Amino acid sequence: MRLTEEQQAVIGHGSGHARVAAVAGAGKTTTLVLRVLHLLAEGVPARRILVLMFNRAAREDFTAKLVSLAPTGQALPEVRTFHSIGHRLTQSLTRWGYLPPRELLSADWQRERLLRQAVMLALGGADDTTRETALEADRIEALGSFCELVKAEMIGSGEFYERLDFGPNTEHFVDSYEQLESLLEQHGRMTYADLLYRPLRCLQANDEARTRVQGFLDHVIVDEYQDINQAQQCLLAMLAGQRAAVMAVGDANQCIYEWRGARPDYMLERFAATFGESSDYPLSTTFRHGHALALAANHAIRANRRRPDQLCLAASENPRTTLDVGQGGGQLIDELNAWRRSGRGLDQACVLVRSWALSVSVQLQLLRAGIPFRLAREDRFVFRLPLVQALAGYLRLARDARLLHDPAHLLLLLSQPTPFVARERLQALAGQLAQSQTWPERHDPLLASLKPFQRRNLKRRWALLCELPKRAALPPARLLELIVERLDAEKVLKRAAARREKGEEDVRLLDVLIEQAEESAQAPQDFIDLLHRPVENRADGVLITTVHGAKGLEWPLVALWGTNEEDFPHYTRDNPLDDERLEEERRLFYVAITRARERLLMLHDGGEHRPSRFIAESAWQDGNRIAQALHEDTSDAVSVAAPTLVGRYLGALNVTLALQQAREMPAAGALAAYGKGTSHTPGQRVRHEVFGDGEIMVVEGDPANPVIEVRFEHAGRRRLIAGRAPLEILQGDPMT
Ligand SMILES: Nc1ncnc2c1ncn2[C@@H]1O[C@H](COP(=O)(O)OP(=O)(O)OP(=O)(O)O)[C@@H](O)[C@H]1O
Repeated sequence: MRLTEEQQAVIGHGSGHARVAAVAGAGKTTTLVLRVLHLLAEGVPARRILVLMFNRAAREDFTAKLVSLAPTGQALPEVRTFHSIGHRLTQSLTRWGYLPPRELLSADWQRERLLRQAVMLALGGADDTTRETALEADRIEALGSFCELVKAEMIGSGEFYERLDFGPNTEHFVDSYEQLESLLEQHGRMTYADLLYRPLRCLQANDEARTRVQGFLDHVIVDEYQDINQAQQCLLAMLAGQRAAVMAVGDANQCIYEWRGARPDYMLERFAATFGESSDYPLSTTFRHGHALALAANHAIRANRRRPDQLCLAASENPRTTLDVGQGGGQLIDELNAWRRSGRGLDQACVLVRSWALSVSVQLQLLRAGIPFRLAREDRFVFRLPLVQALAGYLRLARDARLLHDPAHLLLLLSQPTPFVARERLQALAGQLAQSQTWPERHDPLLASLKPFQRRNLKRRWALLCELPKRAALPPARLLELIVERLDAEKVLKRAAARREKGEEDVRLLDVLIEQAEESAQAPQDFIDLLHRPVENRADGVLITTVHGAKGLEWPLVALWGTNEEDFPHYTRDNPLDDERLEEERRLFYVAITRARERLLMLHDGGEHRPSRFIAESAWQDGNRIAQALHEDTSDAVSVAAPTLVGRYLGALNVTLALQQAREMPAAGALAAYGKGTSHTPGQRVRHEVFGDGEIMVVEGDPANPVIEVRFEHAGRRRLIAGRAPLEILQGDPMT
């Protein structure tokens, strides 16, 4: 392997601090391993070097490479994660008597129990309903992450609560945090976040303790710097002290944890604020994919204001990457089948989703097509989601009235979506209803303990359950709509979720299920069975994961699912995008597309959903055309939307290609205005953001908002709602 000049510069960096801006796939591990070996060869003792990695997988990867490249017998430095350092510091500070001993809460249920106790203490004087709402599983989970984040950000719980939008019914979070702190102290326990938080607070407050841990290092190398949180940053500064030179490596364009306090500008500003002067090094060449994708990535991130001025360049020996856009599950299935037919394994492919809710439709499509898959998180299997289990349960009841006599089945349906009633009470009610088949008398003790609104809700739900078997003839999609409407499910899910995003995700899950049920209209029973099919991860299956979960990984084939407006970028009418969130969504899209090596397929839903603006922003067709032109070494001019950007890219590669300005694409901000007030006639030439250029063949329906059929040069014939499609009318010659 021949190192690039940029890599060599990093490896041979002299004295002082350094920042390395590395694009995705820049061979960071190789470069940093060689940097460590260079330091060792220069005589720096191994014990005076520390390498800090983001997580355990990255640490193992780094260690394996270090061992494989080091001369035999060479003593090697420690490669640690932040948490393992925190763990060790905690042990030392405890041994030296600066920290009282505490035991780590290792099991989730232990932590959950303490959280529940903390809530009960914080809401001592509150009414039953408030307490029961606060004790809902989702809200306890949200409180748990709130408490961990307060410690990760090293700020007061009140200030942190003000900073983020935790939604309604979370006002007890700040008090519950304080109660949890007291409980942890009383019981001599600590949480995962305490592994960093406790030693840091101790070292900040105690000069003597600090002098005992500082001064042992000359070099600290830290990876994924763009996403480290405040506690990790403090730890880094503490370990480096006045003496060690810090080399921070990262990519501000891949900063995807803004919601928990990371910021793209930290890569530059926070480093300078903490460590002062430093040398800056770019690692701009990617060894992952071809020019088409490198260009698409550069285009995709271009609209962000907060980004480094750095292009991602593809190395000439990289695989050629092809980019494509498609619509719907059929195309995903076709792609995966074609991949298999070409002799490739599904374990070399990945389906990426912006959020887990979007994976539900992929799972159902793959199940139906018999394509094996595995999930990065097994609890996200569609049939394991409590809401899906319950909805499938409602459908089954419609087909089988005997289930009205089954207490376990009734309990499932009474508890999802949540009626905000404690489980023990629901259990008692389900048992009684299964036997009596009638709603209890007014003064029944079972009802006496319920609030009037809880009583009303549950009575309405029981009426729905009794009605369902009479509606057996309705297709599943209609049944689901009926259930959702009667239970006011959207409102309940939004209210029950402790984070706004979680509520929106659950509502999206409802939509996705109804859409899927609609698609199975021909075989309704199959749809119901599908939701019940026991599925397990298949090692040979295609991986489904979120973009966040794909950080640092790559696959030969990547299909990005759900590339629709509102899904990716994610927003809703109640939760519109501001500039900062749009930029974070764009970075997430950048991370998503740069996971592919050979092929990237961006899939959107079509129909009501508009394709994501990010597809157009990536100018993927330009990328394909330029890559093709470079491959063929053509002298013909290539027309592109952004000749300056493409010209810079080619200049950096030292190649020349004639470029010409394509007609300007409509700006993303103009999306809402598409098609409005425009008249459409057959023969007109149009440009679609996703499908490219084409000709209108048919215009029909409401003249104010017609349906048009367009023959696209590359995407074939498509029917579109003119008012909704991201379409621009072109002037000039008809297509030939
Ligand atoms: N100068 C080079 N020439 C050719 N291939 C290289 C070069 N540097 C790195 N690579 C290759 O690039 C691939 C990725 O490198 P490596 O594993 O070091 O990076 P990484 O840390 O996993 O990637 P990333 O930069 O995304 O974090 C490896 O196959 C590596 O051999």
